Amino acid sequence: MSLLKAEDLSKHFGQRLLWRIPSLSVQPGQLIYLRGDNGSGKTTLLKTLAGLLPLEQGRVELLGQSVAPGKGVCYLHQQPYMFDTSVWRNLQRVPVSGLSRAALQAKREEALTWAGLTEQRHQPARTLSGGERQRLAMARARLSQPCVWLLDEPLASLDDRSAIQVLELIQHLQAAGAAILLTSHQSGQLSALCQETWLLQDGDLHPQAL
Ligand SMILES: Nc1ncnc2c1ncn2[C@@H]1O[C@H](COP(=O)(O)OP(=O)(O)OP(=O)(O)O)[C@@H](O)[C@H]1O
Repeated sequence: MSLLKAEDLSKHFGQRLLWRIPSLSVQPGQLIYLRGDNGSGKTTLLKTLAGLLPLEQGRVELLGQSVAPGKGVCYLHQQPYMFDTSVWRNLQRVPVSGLSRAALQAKREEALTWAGLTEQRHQPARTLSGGERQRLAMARARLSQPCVWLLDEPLASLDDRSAIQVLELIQHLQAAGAAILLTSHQSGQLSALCQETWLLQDGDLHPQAL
C-alpha cells in the first residue's frame, strides 16, 4: 500500500522544464534520501508533493485523496519559521482539533519531551540553536500527526551531535510507520539509515543504490 502516490508530474519555470516525473510512490515506514545538485529541483518537488505548489498536470494523492496542505503531509524547511514567542507557545500555535484541553496539554508536553526541549520550554524560540529549531519544528509538525514527512535539508548547518539528535527523531517517526523523504548534501550521515535513494538529475528522477 502506498501512502503517497504521484503520477505525471512536471514543473516548468517559464520556458525551463525543471523536471518531469512519470510516477513515484512512498510506502509506510520508508525513509528515502532525495539527492541532487543545487538547483536540480528537490525543494520544488517536495513542495509540490506537499500540495504547497500548484500542479501543472497529473496528480498527487495521499491514501487515494488529493493532497492538501497540512493534511497528513508536512513539509519542513531547512530554516524553520519560529513564532516570536517561547518554545512552549510555539507549540500552542499549532491548531489541533478534537481534543480536550487536558489531552491537548498532554500532547504538547509529549511533543516537547520527544524533541528534547523541556529545558528550553520558556526560551524565546528565535534564540534556539539550529538543531533545536529543527527539533521544535518537528515537534510542532508532530502535533498534527502527519503520515508523510518531507524534510528539506534537516541536517544543514548542524554539527554531528545535533544531526544525530535530528536523525534519532526521524528514525523514531519511521519506526512509528511514517514515510519520510528528505534532502541533504551530507550523504555520509544518511547512507546507513535510508532504504532508498532517489537522484534528481537533468530533470529526471532515478532510484539509485547508496
Ligand atoms: N519561483 C521560481 N521562479 C523561477 N525559478 C525558480 C523558482 N523557484 C525555484 N526556481 C529555480 O528552480 C531551480 C530549482 O530550485 P530548487 O530550490 O527546487 O532546487 P534544489 O534542488 O532544492 O536546490 P538546493 O540543493 O540548492 O536547495 C533553481 O534553479 C531555482 O532558481
